[in-house]
Amino acid sequence: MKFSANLGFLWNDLCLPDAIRAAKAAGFDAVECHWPYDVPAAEVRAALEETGLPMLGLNTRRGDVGAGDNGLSALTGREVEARAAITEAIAYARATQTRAVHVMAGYSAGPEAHASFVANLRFACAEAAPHGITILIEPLNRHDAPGYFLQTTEQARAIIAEVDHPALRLMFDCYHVQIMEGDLTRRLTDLQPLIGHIQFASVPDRGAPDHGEVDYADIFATIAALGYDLALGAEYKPVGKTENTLGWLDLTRRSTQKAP
Ligand SMILES: O=C(O)C(=O)[C@@H](O)CO
Ligand SMILES: [Mg+2]
Repeated sequence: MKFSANLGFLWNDLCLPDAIRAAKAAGFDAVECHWPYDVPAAEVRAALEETGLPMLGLNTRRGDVGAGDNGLSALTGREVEARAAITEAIAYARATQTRAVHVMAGYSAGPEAHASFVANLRFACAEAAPHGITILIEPLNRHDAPGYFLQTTEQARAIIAEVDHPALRLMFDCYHVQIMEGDLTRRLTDLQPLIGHIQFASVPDRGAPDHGEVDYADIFATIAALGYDLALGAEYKPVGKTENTLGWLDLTRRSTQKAP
């Protein structure tokens, strides 16, 4: 199995280029981030080239976080800002050869919000596709993001069908899906054709995947059996130093090494 370090949470005490180097030293196969915009893209690209790690994803800006924004693309009336955030994210992704952009929906509900999200996703796909960049949408759970527009994989499935563009895929974050819908094994199997990226963390405390209500040894085996071979995103909140939370990585690597 291959793993991607989510540098929004792992090594987030380091600047992004140093976090990329730390992920390489710890044995990750890839990295991903949340909002890298304060760091010049050239510095990130240099660290990626130095380490040989690909950057798998980044998020669109959330808007005015101080005022409570958590994404803009399902906010009717904020289309200009939403599209500027999408254009900015795609430009940053191109400059760093990042493979996917997660378009954040924001706090909203109802048919107008749905229509705005679909229209903004069509815009995002049209902008991203010529550069080979995937657009991701991610359901978030109601405890961490109460009132977030996109809450379930079923809602995401319907939106992906409506947008009907090959660049649009599902970000299946096992942590959020377990909280909102459960049935992880069946959902991973059923949704696999739509999945562009998988993330994971323990439930309910969003820690390392070595405790909690989800048996990740089993989930990783299910994902491998499906033939899914892209790197899985470790998007958990380390308690203490990130290096001291990586026992799960060694264990997984040892248990999946082929016999000589
Ligand atoms: O919270 C998550 O899960 C994410 O993947 C973030 O990038 C979006 O809030
Ligand atoms: Mg996630």
